[in-house]
Amino acid sequence: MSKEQRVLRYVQQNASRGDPDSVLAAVDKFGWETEWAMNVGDVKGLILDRFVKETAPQTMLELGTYMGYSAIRVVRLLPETAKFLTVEFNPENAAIANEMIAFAGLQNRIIQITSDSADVIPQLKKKYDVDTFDMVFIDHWKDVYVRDIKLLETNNLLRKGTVVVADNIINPGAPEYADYVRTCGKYDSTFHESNFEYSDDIDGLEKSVYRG
Ligand SMILES: Nc1ncnc2c1ncn2CCCCCNC(=O)c1cc(-c2ccc(F)cc2)cc(O)c1O
Ligand SMILES: [Mg+2]
Repeated sequence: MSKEQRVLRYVQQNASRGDPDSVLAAVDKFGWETEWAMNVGDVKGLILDRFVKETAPQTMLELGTYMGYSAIRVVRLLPETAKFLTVEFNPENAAIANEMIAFAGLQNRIIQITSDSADVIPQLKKKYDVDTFDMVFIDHWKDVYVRDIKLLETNNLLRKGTVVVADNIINPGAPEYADYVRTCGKYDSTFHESNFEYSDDIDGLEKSVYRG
């Protein structure tokens, strides 16, 4: 059984079906007490919650679903009318996420796409009926963050005020991305220091507002 399957089983045995907060609490408890996993987690998650509440996005994209933890974390704060798309490359993890999201009762609120983000981003307008995104959360392979934010720009998926949040700026690090958003002149970018998931190590989120 994979680590991700063990986390899903723990959630199914310890959380309440249809209760997103209990699912998040179970994943976090497992992450702190049993096995570390690369969810954004409860500490950085509180900062992400604040950004979501401040932005109140009607359309949002996530790159890197993993087990669905951040998708559940975000969508639990959004109205029923909001549109949330999440892209995962790894089919095994996408399947775990599908079950985790269903257990949380949010399967009708989250559109899961299993694909390489580079293939999906150019299709979002036509195939997924997207105009522009109000918010984006980037949490997939750290060395493709820059490629993908540039793809979002060139595919006209960002608008003046779009809030782009990126995980793991310190650990494992996304230095090329941080440099790009801070110096290219297209974003008002701020770094929010925090802790690495289920750890006392340092990490942080970058919040970059597109100038349009
Ligand atoms: N082109 C694409 N499109 C969509 N998904 C795609 C993709 N390409 C890949 N994926 C699927 C995501 C792969 C996982 C991404 N996340 C990470 O790699 C990640 C790693 C750590 C970590 C840090 C220190 C360590 F010692 C060990 C691990 C922490 C985190 O918070 C993380 O988010
Ligand atoms: Mg991450």
